[in-house]
Amino acid sequence: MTEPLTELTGVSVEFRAPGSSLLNRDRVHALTDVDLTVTAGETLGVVGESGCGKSTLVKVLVGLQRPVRGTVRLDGEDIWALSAARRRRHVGSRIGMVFQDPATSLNRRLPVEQIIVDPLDVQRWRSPRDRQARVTELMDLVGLPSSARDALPSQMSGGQRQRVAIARALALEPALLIADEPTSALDVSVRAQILNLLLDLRARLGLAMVFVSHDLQTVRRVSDRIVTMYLGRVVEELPAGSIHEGRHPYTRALFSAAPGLLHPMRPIPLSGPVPSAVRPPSGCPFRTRCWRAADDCAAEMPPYAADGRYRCFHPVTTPSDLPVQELA
Ligand SMILES: Nc1ncnc2c1ncn2[C@@H]1O[C@H](COP(=O)(O)OP(=O)(O)OP(=O)(O)O)[C@@H](O)[C@H]1O
Repeated sequence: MTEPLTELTGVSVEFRAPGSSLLNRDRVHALTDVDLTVTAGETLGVVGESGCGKSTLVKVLVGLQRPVRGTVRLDGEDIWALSAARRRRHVGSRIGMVFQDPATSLNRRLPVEQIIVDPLDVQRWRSPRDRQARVTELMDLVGLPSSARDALPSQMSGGQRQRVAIARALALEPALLIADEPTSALDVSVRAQILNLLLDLRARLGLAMVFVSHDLQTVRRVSDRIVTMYLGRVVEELPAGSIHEGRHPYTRALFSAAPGLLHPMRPIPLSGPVPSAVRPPSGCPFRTRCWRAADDCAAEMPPYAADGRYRCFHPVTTPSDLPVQELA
């Protein structure tokens, strides 16, 4: 088996809940017992409703958030066993990050050239002359004209700014690119261009990608594997081409609402709100909204099943397990 590029084992992240005090030590359970691997060259899609822990997961992957439990390995190395300086260097040289909104993720006082050269300067990559040549190469790679070198982000369009962010993320030739909602802050007219650029770069550079998005149709299109998250837990992991066969009821419900899928499903209505991450339900966190839930779901979080990467005691195995009829 290929050695994973990055591997999370039993990772949990908790935050102090808003309004908590010494007497009331409430915690937000942002991630609970997450196992995840990304191998070289593959694209992993991460989906789930707002607040399920996607951004926290990204912060854990890039070493910006320390888990309260569990390990985070990059190239087999436990990144939290490294000094802060070594962790930054190791993660910085292996993982590039593209954020949702280039208007806020780029330093607006710096010209494009400075923004792109910054990671190279920080890691003292080769000589200053080589760094300048690398900036030229990167701008070319992402389709920025050389005349943009001295421009400030505010003088550019959203799409051009995102190209700058992608160039910067690729500066150190990372093995993994993490894209957190990379097109959702952009005009609809340029979204496809930026997505196609990412896919083209992924193929040309042999990158692995973690692709986080609310846009389920796009996630399905770009990913090899998809993980479904619910209230801080990974509840299922499956090949992107099989999301219509998800075993976990939440995966089915989530994708049943997505338009334009190859296998259209009838929307599965879910009852009630997402519970609080401060007091998540015992056992399976989805049980309070799940039509398949039974008493055993409250007792413990189901382990991964024997016949697939899902955590559910009452999976969807036949059409009659769905609350609505499947479309023919
Ligand atoms: N710094 C923090 N302090 C307290 N709670 C936090 C903090 N950061 C995130 N949370 C909480 O942790 C949970 C997971 O948040 P996270 O931002 O990772 O979710 P998300 O899936 O990325 O949401 P969205 O899709 O809306 O960005 C949420 O309940 C959120 O309110």
